[in-house]
Amino acid sequence: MTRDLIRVNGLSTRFFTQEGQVNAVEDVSLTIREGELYGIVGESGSGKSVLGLSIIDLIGSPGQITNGEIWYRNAEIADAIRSQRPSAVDDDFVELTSLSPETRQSLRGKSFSMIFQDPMASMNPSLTVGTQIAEGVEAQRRARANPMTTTSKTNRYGMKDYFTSLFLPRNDYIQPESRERAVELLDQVGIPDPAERAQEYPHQFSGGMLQRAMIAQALAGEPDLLIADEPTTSLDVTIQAQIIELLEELQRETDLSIMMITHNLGLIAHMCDRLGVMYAGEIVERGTLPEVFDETVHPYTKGLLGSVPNLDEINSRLQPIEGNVPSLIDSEMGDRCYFVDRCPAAMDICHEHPPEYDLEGEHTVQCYLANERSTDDEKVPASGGDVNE
Ligand SMILES: Nc1ncnc2c1ncn2[C@@H]1O[C@H](COP(=O)(O)OP(=O)(O)OP(=O)(O)O)[C@@H](O)[C@H]1O
Ligand code: NI
Repeated sequence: MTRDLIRVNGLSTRFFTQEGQVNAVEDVSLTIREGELYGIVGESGSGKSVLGLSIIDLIGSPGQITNGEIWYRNAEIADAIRSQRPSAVDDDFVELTSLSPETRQSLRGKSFSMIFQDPMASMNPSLTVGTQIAEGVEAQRRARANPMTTTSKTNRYGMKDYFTSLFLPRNDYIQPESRERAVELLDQVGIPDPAERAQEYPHQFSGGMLQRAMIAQALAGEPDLLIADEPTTSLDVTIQAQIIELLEELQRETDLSIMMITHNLGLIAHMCDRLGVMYAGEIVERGTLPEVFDETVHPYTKGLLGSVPNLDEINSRLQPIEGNVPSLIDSEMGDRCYFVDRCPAAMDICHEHPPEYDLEGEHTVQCYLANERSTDDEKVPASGGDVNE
């Protein structure tokens, strides 16, 4: 039985802007298991990236996590803080939002890392690819060798190296072992002639190769969770398929969990175990792939599925559903189902905000149709037509 790695409970992230408070992520709950590929799908502006950034603690001003908990399984940290902060520990889990900013930051790269659509943006153009990856390796090995922590795992990283590194700027001190590891990582992500390519600069790489290098960089700290935010959108179809294959391979061969953020339902169908559908900052439907795709309840999910011509095509993109994504500005949102204006099955009650209903298995949905379904066990109202047909 696979265990939970991440448990998000009632998470809200807001941006406090001149136009008002933007509810980018609203009361979101989900779990990601060890070694799982979890999909997050939804239209543009639904809060997918903000959810990922909240987990990895990259929300900057004017944004803030305002509510909720993010529990992360890490026995080592749990043991280290159990006595000082008992409320932030539950068994092997620690609650991330109540950790100090320093501790939170130290988990980036080591516990969680994130890859983005544009690999160029996350690479430094003036350093060789090998050096950048080696820096990540070095930083993690050094952190683990820190004599102030009890978690010294790396015996190859000696105390002399550790103290030397403290007095030198980081680029000046990269152990040869860290450079070797960088080459291994480049090899692992399928870059030919990795030792030579390590000496090259990012602009010497093609888009697909740079995406691979970015994945190698994300893996440098041996994270538990990789958040992949539209990682293939900027690549052409063949290269996309190769990158997806690489991510699947990494997930199979290591116990890495991957949270895959995408517009692409074909990709979700192809690779994910479970998924959450986001709309206007909320997860409106989630569950296993068959639950969400075959037993769909939410008209928004149906709309998304209906908008994809061919789910077998990895490259099939969402066609727009009629109508617009609502404003996420708090004062304009009101207390209703946010999909009501676009919903072909809208009922009077939908002018009140629906609760989350638990259906069979792991399936949950935020829509009154779920209630309908469970009480009279009949089909959903046919009026207004099913967007899926
Ligand atoms: N720094 C910021 N300041 C203010 N609002 C922000 C900021 N970052 C994101 N938002 C808002 O949060 C909401 C969710 O944005 P997010 O980027 O998470 O959407 P998304 O689902 O990832 O969309 P896309 O598919 O286009 O990447 C949007 O309304 C966006 O305008
Ligand atoms: Ni995004």
